[in-house]
Amino acid sequence: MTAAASTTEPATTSPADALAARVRGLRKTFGATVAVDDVDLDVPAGAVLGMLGPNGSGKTTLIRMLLGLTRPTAGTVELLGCTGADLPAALPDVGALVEGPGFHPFLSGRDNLLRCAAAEPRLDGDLRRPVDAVLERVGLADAARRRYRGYSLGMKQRLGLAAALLVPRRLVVLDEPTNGLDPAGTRDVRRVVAELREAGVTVLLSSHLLAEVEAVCTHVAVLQTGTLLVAGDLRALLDADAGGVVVSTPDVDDAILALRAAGAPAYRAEGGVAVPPGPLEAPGIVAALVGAGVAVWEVHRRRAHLEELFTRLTEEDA
Ligand SMILES: Nc1ncnc2c1ncn2[C@@H]1O[C@H](COP(=O)(O)OP(=O)(O)OP(=O)(O)O)[C@@H](O)[C@H]1O
Repeated sequence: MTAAASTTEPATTSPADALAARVRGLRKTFGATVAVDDVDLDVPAGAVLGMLGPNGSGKTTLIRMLLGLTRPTAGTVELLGCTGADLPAALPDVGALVEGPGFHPFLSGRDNLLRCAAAEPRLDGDLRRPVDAVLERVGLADAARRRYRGYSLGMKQRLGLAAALLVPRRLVVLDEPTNGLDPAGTRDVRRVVAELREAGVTVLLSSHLLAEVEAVCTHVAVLQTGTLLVAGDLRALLDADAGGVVVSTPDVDDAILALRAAGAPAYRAEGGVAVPPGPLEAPGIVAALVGAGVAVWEVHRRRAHLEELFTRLTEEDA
């Protein structure tokens, strides 16, 4: 997949402190099911915001309301400064990959994209150039002339991504973009998101791949049964969750026993034994371990990971 510079440029540059999207009091019910419950969310311009949440937590419904594909039961949506009846005016600047009416099964991927290109108000003249460039960019050039009907799930995802990136956008919304993609496809999506971020394009993506979100996102929002549990700058959230130390040792069980005997609530963690902030600082921890005859290979400050934060947030709330 090669980068096509012309398709990474944002159509308009937003002031640094502007919001690409803003929702207030957003709610959606389907009969007795509350899919999204009174959500307030800001998506800063230039952010890459990862929307996380267990199955059925309301991510897709929120995204569909943001894009005007589903009408909210209550609340307001502002997209690139447009709201209410003006919302459609923002849509040419918004690229989206969402589940929905698919592509024409009997046309090739390329012909499907040519139809999309014909409907783009900002494209005219020879549509084959932007279509071929974006097919290359999403790694679909080789399969471009095959019928959509025969595409694998991953190829369909790549074509959806291509449609979202067909023209320069200010906001790109991707609902589970790596769904069905192989590891190479996942890396391609990561690269496309990084290109968009470098070009100043705001990206909102939903995903279950926490490591991917941690790698590419600047911000996160965590939903649980329709409620927004937390939203904000990813690094700040992780820093606030960090603390304590991790001890690398071959004697994990003995280390846990020794630390607990010394009053520190130690537990098994990746890389050894984690000791949360508490009565013992690093020197006390090392002294307790050495005193108990436990080998200490390394002691370092514990850095929080999104997976840990997500698990704790969603399990605490469940
Ligand atoms: N059209 C619909 N009719 C009835 N219920 C719906 C509809 N769309 C969504 N729901 C319900 O709303 C809730 C939120 O669903 P949604 O698809 O937004 O969650 P999600 O977080 O995107 O889930 P997943 O991670 O599984 O894709 C679920 O309980 C779902 O069953």
